[in-house]
Amino acid sequence: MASLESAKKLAAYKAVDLHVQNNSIVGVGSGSTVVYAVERLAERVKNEKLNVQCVPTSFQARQLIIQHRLHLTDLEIHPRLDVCIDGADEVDSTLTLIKGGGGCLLQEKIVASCAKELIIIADYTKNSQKLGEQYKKGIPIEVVPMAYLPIKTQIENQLGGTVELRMAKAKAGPVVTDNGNFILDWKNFQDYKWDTINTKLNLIPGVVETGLFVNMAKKAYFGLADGSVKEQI
Ligand SMILES: O=C[C@H](O)[C@H](O)[C@H](O)COP(=O)(O)O
Repeated sequence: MASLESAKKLAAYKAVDLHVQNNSIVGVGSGSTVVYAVERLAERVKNEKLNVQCVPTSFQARQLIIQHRLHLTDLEIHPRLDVCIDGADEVDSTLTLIKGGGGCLLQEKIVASCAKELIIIADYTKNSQKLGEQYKKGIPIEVVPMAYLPIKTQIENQLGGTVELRMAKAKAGPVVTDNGNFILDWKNFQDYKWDTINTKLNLIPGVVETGLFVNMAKKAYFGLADGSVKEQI
């Protein structure tokens, strides 16, 4: 297995081993690292006969839960979760996150906000001092389709940087999220006070949610190239 993949797996397995117990209600994040977390969760449920209920944060997460024959639930049945385990595109020194590189951020933020703890799993390339240091694809912002252009203009004029409508790869036109919205990627931004910027962005009419997760993550596990796992709180 390539070192990046084994780093993801190490972080995911450690988080599931340390943060899931019998009777846990677990939020299942999205992305390539979470695949390993679900794999480990399924293994533990089978071997240890655990009773675990899983709340998905995306269509992909829902499919993973079903494929691994885990118990699928939702926020209507379980509005309070014990833990949410999710990946991230970048994590800074204060545990502020960029999420949404894979187009999933709205449901992730909702589910994480219902969990007692949000635990982040990632490989070593996601571990930064400041946002934008390593992740160059920008901060994802989910927007109502009809408003994408005025939102883009407003962000560029008021905050600087460049904002791009994310285009699909195997479809003509833009990426459409699980919620039927578009994604804007805000690039070349400066080093901001992210709490303030997140609030500012959320106040623009048509912005549904941002991929900035501020004061949400409790802990991050980074799989390293040498086979160890770094913990950040
Ligand atoms: O939109 C995707 C989610 O926010 C993912 O959690 C994030 O992009 C990290 O994904 P990966 O584990 O594939 O790097």
